[in-house]
Amino acid sequence: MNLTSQYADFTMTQEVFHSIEPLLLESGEVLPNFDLTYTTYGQLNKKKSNVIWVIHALTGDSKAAEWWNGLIGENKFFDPADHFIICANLLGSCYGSTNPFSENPNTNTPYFYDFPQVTTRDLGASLEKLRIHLGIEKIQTLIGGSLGGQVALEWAVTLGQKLENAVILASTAKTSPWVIGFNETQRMAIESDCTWGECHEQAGSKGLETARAIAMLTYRHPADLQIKQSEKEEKLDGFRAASYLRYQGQKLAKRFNALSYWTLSKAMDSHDLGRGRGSLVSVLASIEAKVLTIGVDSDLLFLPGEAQFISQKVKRGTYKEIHSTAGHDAFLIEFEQLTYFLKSFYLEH
Ligand SMILES: CC(=O)SCCNC(=O)CCNC(=O)[C@H](O)C(C)(C)COP(=O)(O)OP(=O)(O)OC[C@H]1O[C@@H](n2cnc3c(N)ncnc32)[C@H](O)[C@@H]1OP(=O)(O)O
Ligand SMILES: N[C@@H](CCO)C(=O)O
Repeated sequence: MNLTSQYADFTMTQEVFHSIEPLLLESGEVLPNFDLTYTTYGQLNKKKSNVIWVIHALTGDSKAAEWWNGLIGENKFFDPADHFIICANLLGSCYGSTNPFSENPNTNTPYFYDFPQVTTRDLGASLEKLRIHLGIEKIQTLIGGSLGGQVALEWAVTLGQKLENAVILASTAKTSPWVIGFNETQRMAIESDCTWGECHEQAGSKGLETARAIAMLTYRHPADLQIKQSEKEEKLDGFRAASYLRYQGQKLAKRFNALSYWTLSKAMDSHDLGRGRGSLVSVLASIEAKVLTIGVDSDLLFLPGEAQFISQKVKRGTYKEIHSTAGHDAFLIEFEQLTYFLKSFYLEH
């Protein structure tokens, strides 16, 4: 389907890839078939050498030129006039790809709570099937942040020489107990919603609001709230920080659901590039692509040292750091620094 982006003057397409081949998951379970909704911007050049593959974070969607509009678009670093940019909604997410509300072909009813556990490796494997379907032989750059960076790393391991450059932002090669702990508190909030366990899209919705409020505190830095949510007058109650977090919770619960959140947060927890492959260090060293990792100095969730570790252990790694008070989400916000890092990386290599 051809569409016109509401943000810029270039055409985009949105399609659904229906895989009729089963996907064997790391858990041993099988998805008999699956859909991935994907969006493309620009066109593949004659040499098929201009593919930029973007992977979204936890609650993102395939319309990368909207949520990353400072990096993708007309006259932006990744310009559809020069690049063929593709982003697929991750399996498990609720923006058009197979997820817990999709029909289970074995029962002809929605999966709901029986949706199988998916890992970042499984998510990479589903993207690989889409790559083959599209006949893309080489990816010039694979880029993703946070959960998207984890999936990109997994996929980079198996892509081998089909991948030239990987850009991994605010992410890690193995999820830390710290991140798993935060994710668990968010799932506990979902579980405490008395509608959790019911079979409809609003199930766990109030719990999801609390989960997002907790998560926001990990996506921001105290300095960010100090700047944006300080009180202008003395008061006893009704603080701006409180209404900000409640608002953010409600905003997410209106556009996402608790089952997809549960599924993808579990995928994040089990992320471990080294699992079953010897060691983390040896698997990082096996990545053929040039790797730019970008950390955020104020990231309290995925610590900058974790991104630095990746760049030190891959064969051809570069590390850059965003300076920001925004915290983890700086990778979705600090476009000027990101553009500068990307420009220098491609000039140097
Ligand atoms: C279909 C879809 O929409 S998919 C969307 C794709 N989304 C993604 O890919 C997820 C990635 N994006 C994000 O995580 C975020 O959008 C970010 C990090 C880029 C930016 O975060 P934001 O929430 O926009 O910024 P910030 O933390 O400053 O919050 C601003 C919002 O809080 C509101 N707000 C600020 N202070 C307060 C307060 N004290 N009380 C209540 N509300 C407040 C603002 O009015 C604003 O509301 P709006 O989003 O409705 O305009
Ligand atoms: N703010 C991001 C999660 C942090 O990586 C999202 O909502 O996708």
